[in-house]
Amino acid sequence: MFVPAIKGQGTEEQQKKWLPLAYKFQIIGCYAQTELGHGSNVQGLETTATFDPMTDEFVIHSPTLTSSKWWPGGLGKASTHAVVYARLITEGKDYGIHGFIVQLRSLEDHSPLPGVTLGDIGGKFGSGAYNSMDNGVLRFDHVRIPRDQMLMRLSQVTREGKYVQSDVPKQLLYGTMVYVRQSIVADASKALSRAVCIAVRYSAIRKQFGSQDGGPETQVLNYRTQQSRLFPLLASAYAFRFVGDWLNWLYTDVTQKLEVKDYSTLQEAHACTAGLKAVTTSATADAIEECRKLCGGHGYLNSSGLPELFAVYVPACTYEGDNVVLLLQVARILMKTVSQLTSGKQPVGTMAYMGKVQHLMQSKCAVKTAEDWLNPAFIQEAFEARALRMAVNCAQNIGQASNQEEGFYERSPDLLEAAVAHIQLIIVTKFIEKVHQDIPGHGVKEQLQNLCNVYALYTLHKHLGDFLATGSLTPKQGALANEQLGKLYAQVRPNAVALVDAFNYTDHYLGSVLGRYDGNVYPALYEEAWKDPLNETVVPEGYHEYLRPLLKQQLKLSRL
Ligand SMILES: CCCCC/C=C\C/C=C\C/C=C\C/C=C\C/C=C/C(=O)SCCNC(=O)CCNC(=O)[C@H](O)C(C)(C)COP(=O)(O)OP(=O)(O)OC[C@H]1O[C@@H](n2cnc3c(N)ncnc32)[C@H](O)[C@@H]1OP(=O)(O)O
Ligand SMILES: Cc1cc2nc3c(=O)[nH]c(=O)nc-3n(C[C@H](O)[C@H](O)[C@H](O)COP(=O)(O)OP(=O)(O)OC[C@H]3O[C@@H](n4cnc5c(N)ncnc54)[C@H](O)[C@@H]3O)c2cc1C
Repeated sequence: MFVPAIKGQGTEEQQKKWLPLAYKFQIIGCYAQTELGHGSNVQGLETTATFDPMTDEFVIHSPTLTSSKWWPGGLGKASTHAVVYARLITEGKDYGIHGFIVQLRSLEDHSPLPGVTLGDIGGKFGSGAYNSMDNGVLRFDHVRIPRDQMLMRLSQVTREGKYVQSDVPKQLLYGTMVYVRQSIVADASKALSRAVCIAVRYSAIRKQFGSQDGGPETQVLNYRTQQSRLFPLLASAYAFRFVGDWLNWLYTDVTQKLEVKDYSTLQEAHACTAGLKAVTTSATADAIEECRKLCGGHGYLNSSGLPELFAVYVPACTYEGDNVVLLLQVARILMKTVSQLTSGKQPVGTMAYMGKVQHLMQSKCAVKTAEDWLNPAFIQEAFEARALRMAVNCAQNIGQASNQEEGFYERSPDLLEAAVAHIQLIIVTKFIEKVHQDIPGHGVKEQLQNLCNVYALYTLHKHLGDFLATGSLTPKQGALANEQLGKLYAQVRPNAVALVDAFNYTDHYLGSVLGRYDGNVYPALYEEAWKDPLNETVVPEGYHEYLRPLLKQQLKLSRL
């Protein structure tokens, strides 16, 4: 994030100076924004950067305990520099949060520079690999940096100390977070596909119950409950891959537009990156845990690869923006869009469907049979009607409050659900668009169409309350969707293993004895057990000190 921050907020001159050093690892940088007292609320950060015109320097200072930088990855032990976000103060006025390049450690002996206090914030959730990341704590005691280490693409401070705001939206200060959020969506797909690959392969070799006349027991992958839990996750892995590809296109397109000072799609980029990051990471975190459960007891072994994958993945729901905070950003933009509908301003991009408000507010879903749910037009319209009606309902309820902000606060739980509905519509839409493309490979398109329908109908089934409450569907149509879902599971079943093999993960990358490509799980589990350090001795440490006296004492007592 150190590099994207300098690229996005540094002048050409600053990029020329600092980026080559970073690329060549002559310096190691981190992104020091979050503090002990503030993470979500960026405008609430307390670290100060006060301009001293006498020396043409900024004085970086941590005025309170809560202003200590806290969490930045790489900060505790590795980084020599940081992009530090601090309140810019010049001529006695606070101009809010800006980015500054600050050296933290000596390039000679890596010791912290004068006025800099540095450390690691300690162990984190589980024994996961995230403990290899030195998330750090950083405090400044009046550390001086040259004025030209303020990132000055978006705003400047002159030699005399005058603050100058460039003619660019101040939100570009948040650009690094937008960049990482869009990459996190693709990352969600990777993490989810790893968990699903393990669970599908294991479910194919695991047999429990169902033996007829001494014949083989039943593969658990054949149980309808296993399929109804697992196949939506398989479909989600593909869904998030495709929406992540599209989001990367959107991000690239917005970045190119920014180069020519076209800010027309900045809001769309913010809403989509924030919303898709929130929805895909929440779903993926829950799905990895579900995959653990789908593997029964062996899923709880570290050798299954699932506990570590879960421990390392779940902070994705928090870093780069707490998912609720990000969804409320989406909700704000939805409310703004709804309020503009009456002005005749046509919504664009992923909000364009809201322009069909007259139709969607009264449309009746035309589904009459389970097969009708295989028609993408019916799926698309049902998801559009649900999302729009939820947003309009929220807007109407907010409108009844004494003031907009109070109304927004009161209705924030409903707004959260409306934001999720809007984002799920985007995911379904992009999946439908993907399977409409020419897709090479015999039978591949049909399989992806099945998965697209599984993702859409499973999501509809899971959120059926929204569809019924908004009148977007009737209970009968909801039941038909569930009926079709069952038929789809039967179609996915024969190809389930092929669909996870298609992720093309090596056994090494997967890191799971349950997910081995050859399915030879039991010998591998048994062999792995003996690697446990506990098995280095047959009689366990502590026997003589603790177990033996206990056993002997009890034996004596039993003979009295
Ligand atoms: C580096 C890796 C690159 C490659 C990665 C490869 C693979 C990825 C794999 C894994 C992930 C990689 C790394 C992850 C691991 C750890 C890194 C973690 C890093 C961090 O966590 S960094 C810190 C993250 N912190 C946050 O996200 C803070 C969240 N809070 C905010 O963003 C803001 O405080 C807020 C919630 C948006 C509020 O903003 P604020 O200005 O106070 O008020 P508002 O009124 O709500 O907004 C004003 C206005 O601005 C618009 N807006 C807000 N944000 C943006 C934005 N980002 N872009 C554009 N516009 C924005 C908002 O809509 C309002 O507009 P109006 O028109 O209504 O005025
Ligand atoms: C593994 C990891 C790596 C990280 N790496 C970095 C890094 O490299 N650089 C960096 O700067 N930061 C980093 N962070 C910090 C991270 O960005 C913040 O933790 C994150 O933005 C959440 O902010 P917070 O901790 O203040 O949560 P809070 O906002 O305090 O969240 C607490 C609760 O309050 C709720 N809440 C907060 N505001 C509102 C609101 N307005 N309305 C409704 N509910 C609200 C949230 O939904 C949540 O339930 C990292 C964090 C983790 C866990």
